[in-house]
Amino acid sequence: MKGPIHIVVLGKEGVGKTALVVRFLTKRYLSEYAQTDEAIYERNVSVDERNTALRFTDISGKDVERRAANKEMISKMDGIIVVYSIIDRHSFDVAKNIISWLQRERRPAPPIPLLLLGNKCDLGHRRVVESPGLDSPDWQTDSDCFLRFECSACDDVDGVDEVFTKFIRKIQEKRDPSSKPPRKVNHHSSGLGSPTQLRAAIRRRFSVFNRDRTTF
Ligand SMILES: Nc1nc2c(ncn2[C@@H]2O[C@H](COP(=O)(O)OP(=O)(O)OP(=O)(O)O)[C@@H](O)[C@H]2O)c(=O)[nH]1
Repeated sequence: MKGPIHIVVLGKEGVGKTALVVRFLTKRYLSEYAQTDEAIYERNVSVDERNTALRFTDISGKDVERRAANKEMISKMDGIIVVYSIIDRHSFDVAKNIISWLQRERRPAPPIPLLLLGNKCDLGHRRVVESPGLDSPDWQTDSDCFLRFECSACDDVDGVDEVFTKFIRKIQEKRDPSSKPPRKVNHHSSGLGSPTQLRAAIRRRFSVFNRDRTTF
């Protein structure tokens, strides 16, 4: 039996990486998190009635390009989520740099599923990064392993769930090509990453006192 699905979440500081992971795992949105270099969240979810253990490594956006270039860490992952904010052009450039580095460094290893995720769609009136679908040819990625979506951790619980679900399906397909097309993801508690452990991990990060952050 294969171990948990390992997913790393990368992206510039403040784009909403933690908010997205917490939203997916708990359905909740917390507006401020204590900043840590790295946080790990584990939980079992049911994907098409199959129990699936997930492990998210949430890397701080501080100095993210250097951290993302950690070959050893990246090589252990089953999937990579690169987040940017649709209202922060520089965060999109950082995301592109990370993806270029991944493509360069992983060759000739087989590609692993990669999700480019634009966050903060609730702030559409301040959008500076175009929507997916207007992709430029610089996305020379393995299209079978590459997904690109937008969502809002803040006000779109279903959208976040749908995007993460699609990505988990893609990873499952790659890990087990014979797996049937999944239909849904339901959260439930048990084993790895019980709700208590998860709550403790989130509580450690949930702090309005540890930093003063404004929304980009
Ligand atoms: N408007 C809006 N704000 C968001 C959204 N997601 C996150 N935020 C806000 O953006 C700020 C940063 O969110 P985090 O989840 O801490 O961002 P991060 O990418 O994990 O940041 P680092 O850990 O510093 O790299 C917080 O103030 C969040 O409330 C969103 O979808 N919409």
